[in-house]
Amino acid sequence: MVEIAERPDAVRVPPTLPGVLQRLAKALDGALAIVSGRPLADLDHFLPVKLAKAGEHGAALRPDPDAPPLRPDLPHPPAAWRLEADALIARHPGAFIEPKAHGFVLHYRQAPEAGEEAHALLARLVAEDPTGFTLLEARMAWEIRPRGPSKATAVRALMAHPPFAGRVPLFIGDDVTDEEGMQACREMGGHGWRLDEVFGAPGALRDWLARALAPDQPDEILPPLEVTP
Ligand SMILES: O=P(O)(O)OC[C@H]1O[C@H](O[C@H]2O[C@H](CO)[C@@H](O)[C@H](O)[C@H]2O)[C@H](O)[C@@H](O)[C@@H]1O
Repeated sequence: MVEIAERPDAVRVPPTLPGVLQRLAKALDGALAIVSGRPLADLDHFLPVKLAKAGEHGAALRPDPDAPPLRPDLPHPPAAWRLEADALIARHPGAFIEPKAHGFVLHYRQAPEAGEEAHALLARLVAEDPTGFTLLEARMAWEIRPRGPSKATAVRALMAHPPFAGRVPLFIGDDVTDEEGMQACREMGGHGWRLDEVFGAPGALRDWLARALAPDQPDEILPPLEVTP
């Protein structure tokens, strides 16, 4: 819903967006969720609204905004892995680590030359414990995360309970990891929309969300569903 920034903490959330999401959630009887790779604390910081949220690619799930998050029992990567990643970023000014509860992201957006080395290193580390961890390609970043949870498991968990149960799910995303959430929705009879194909840019998605709140909006405001397989 927001434009890419140089760093995760530098994204700019338009001031009207949280209110739009809150009102949309109300109009949907609460059946609106943010499903993200970011930690829940980040999501709460950037979107301080009472919505169902899933963070860290499904490793933290909070279907009820007023309840504590559900966290499956997951392993932590060995401390030595982080030390090796720290050594890599020290050789590439601009690269940095984003820690997560059960893994970490090595960002190289500001040090593009580090991408290949980061991939090789994190792939080697994950190969030491392939049943516990997996390597995730992100935008100008590589992430080590625990095997098991994903945006698909998050969506399936949300859809098992009210207010989501019995509805037709729609997942809108723009990242490699969003494909898992989109696919899960399609398998449940719903839809997965790629931001670039349906809206083009985050601003167009935000406009669409805001327009959906207008009580007299006809159904034609919805993008055509045939864009998705
Ligand atoms: O699942 P999402 O909500 O789409 O989050 C995916 C990852 O987003 C963040 O990284 C990406 O966005 C940054 C800010 O625009 C950008 O600097 C970075 O290059 C991108 O990879 C976040 O840092 C990750 O933890 C999320 O997994």
